Amino acid sequence: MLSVAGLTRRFGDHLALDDVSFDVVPGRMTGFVGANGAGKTTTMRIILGVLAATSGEARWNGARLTQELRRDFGYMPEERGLYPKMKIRDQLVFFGRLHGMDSTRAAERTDKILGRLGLAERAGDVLETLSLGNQQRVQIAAALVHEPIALVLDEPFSGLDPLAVDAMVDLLREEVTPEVPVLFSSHQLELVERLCDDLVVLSRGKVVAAGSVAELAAGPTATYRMVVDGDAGWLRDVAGIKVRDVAGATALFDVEVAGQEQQILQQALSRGAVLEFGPERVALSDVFREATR
Ligand SMILES: Nc1ncnc2c1ncn2[C@@H]1O[C@H](COP(=O)(O)OP(=O)(O)OP(=O)(O)O)[C@@H](O)[C@H]1O
Repeated sequence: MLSVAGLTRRFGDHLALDDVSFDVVPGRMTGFVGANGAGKTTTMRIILGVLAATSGEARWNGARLTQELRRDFGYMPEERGLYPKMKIRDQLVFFGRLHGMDSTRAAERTDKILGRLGLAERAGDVLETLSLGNQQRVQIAAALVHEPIALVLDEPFSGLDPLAVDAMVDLLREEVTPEVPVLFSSHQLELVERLCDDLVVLSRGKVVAAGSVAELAAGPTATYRMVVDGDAGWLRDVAGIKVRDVAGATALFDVEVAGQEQQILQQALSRGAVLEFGPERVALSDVFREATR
């Protein structure tokens, strides 16, 4: 497992990271979100060892992460680091070799990944002749070519059209075996909600929410939403619940005692058809807004 423990980083007087700790569980995709300047890139750079922490450390299975282990990580930095004048296939094979692969294996992996990303026909082209979206695909290929033990991706999907995002996500899912932890930062919350298993929300250098997306999006389970075939106004007269809103057939209410919602459901059924009934889900954008306020 990849984790960061008590990471703090100062830039002069500015405290960019303040005691940041979280885990990135293997086989799960962890989304890393936060407003501009929250400290995501700084955290990722420290994980990759290209920036030193003021205190705290990145860990691999509980022990301090070594440079040797980092060599086996796949990293997509914010400042994309490819060679504009080099042919893309040569470039990817080169990256594979840099990470210790023999040339045959590096070439096999390169061809497989380029094929999966729909770039096989461009393999002999110089990087800078590709569209920005395609250059981005090559960038992710560079992070994957050496069969990394962990992936740290800084905004891997920014600037990609939905089809390219889907192709990249499919590739990631295929490549990410149950042993590989994946951390990726993104501003696109709807994408994060769709792709991630876990989420870490950073605000002004602090972790303000962390957990599985399912947990975070489940919201307060005491809030229920009901849609009946008729008028739901009768709910206002029920004792012991707090009605948040009733609009015609739709009602939102909080129960104070677990199980009370079942009584409400019974009452609703005795009055007619119930079209919807269940705990209210919260949009991830609301979780994010609430956490970073
Ligand atoms: N080399 C540096 N020198 C001084 N300040 C820095 C440096 N790198 C980052 N910072 C500051 O640290 C804070 C965190 O920046 P960071 O780039 O990690 O945020 P981020 O969450 O990745 O933001 P974005 O989403 O805009 O990329 C910001 O206030 C930034 O200005």
